[in-house]
Amino acid sequence: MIRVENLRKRFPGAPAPTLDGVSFTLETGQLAAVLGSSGAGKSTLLRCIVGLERPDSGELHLGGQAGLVFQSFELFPHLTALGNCVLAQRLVSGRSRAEAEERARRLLGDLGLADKLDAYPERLSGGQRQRVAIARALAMEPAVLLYDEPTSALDQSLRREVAETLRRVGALGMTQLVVTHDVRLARASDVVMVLDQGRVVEQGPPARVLDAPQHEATRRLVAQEQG
Ligand SMILES: Nc1ncnc2c1ncn2[C@@H]1O[C@H](COP(=O)(O)OP(=O)(O)OP(=O)(O)O)[C@@H](O)[C@H]1O
Repeated sequence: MIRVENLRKRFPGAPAPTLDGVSFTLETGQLAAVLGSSGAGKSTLLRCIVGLERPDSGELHLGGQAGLVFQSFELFPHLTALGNCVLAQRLVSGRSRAEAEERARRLLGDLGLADKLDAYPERLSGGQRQRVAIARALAMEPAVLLYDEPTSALDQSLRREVAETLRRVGALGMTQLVVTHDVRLARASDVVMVLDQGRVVEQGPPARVLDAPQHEATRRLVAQEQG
């Protein structure tokens, strides 16, 4: 379980806070989507959770580190799928090669890449590269996995695959928070949060939030999806 309490962040010189008292709780294994218009504070929220940004106040109860899957995946081109998943474990966690490889093989297999262990990134599809990046993040055993716009680097046909991948990762017991503009991805989540001007203005199951929005910000996002 992760708990975020009353996070506040105001950048120097900014006319208003970017995070204005954000609180929420995610149960272990839950997949949460954060929606919100541009500038709502979504990336800042992720950056605070992962420790790239320091909140002015508030509390984070993660029970471990947060892992971040970058939009552009950031795989090393000269390493295979397996090599990409082994390197950080060796460098950061100090695992033996055998242990790191064993874990990497298992996670890549869990994500449907058992036959791609020796493939270099240039030989993988966008969706496969993303799954390697996710396996690499999972290998570090984060308490929560965060994604910043995971569908925006992928073309339309691969976007559906992302929801499927995130569901798989959730089934492994990983808690996940995904920032997205993609309302369809939000529909595949367990819970949707809508951020507006640094506040969570709406939160609940996707069907409730997206089909019966109670806040103007949500209505705008849903209308954009349909338009
Ligand atoms: N390092 C910074 N210094 C000053 N202002 C910042 C900084 N980072 C973000 N902001 C401001 O905070 C606000 C929210 O930014 P943030 O990137 O969190 O929004 P977002 O919801 O992720 O938007 P988008 O969907 O466009 O990525 C913006 O007005 C932005 O200009």
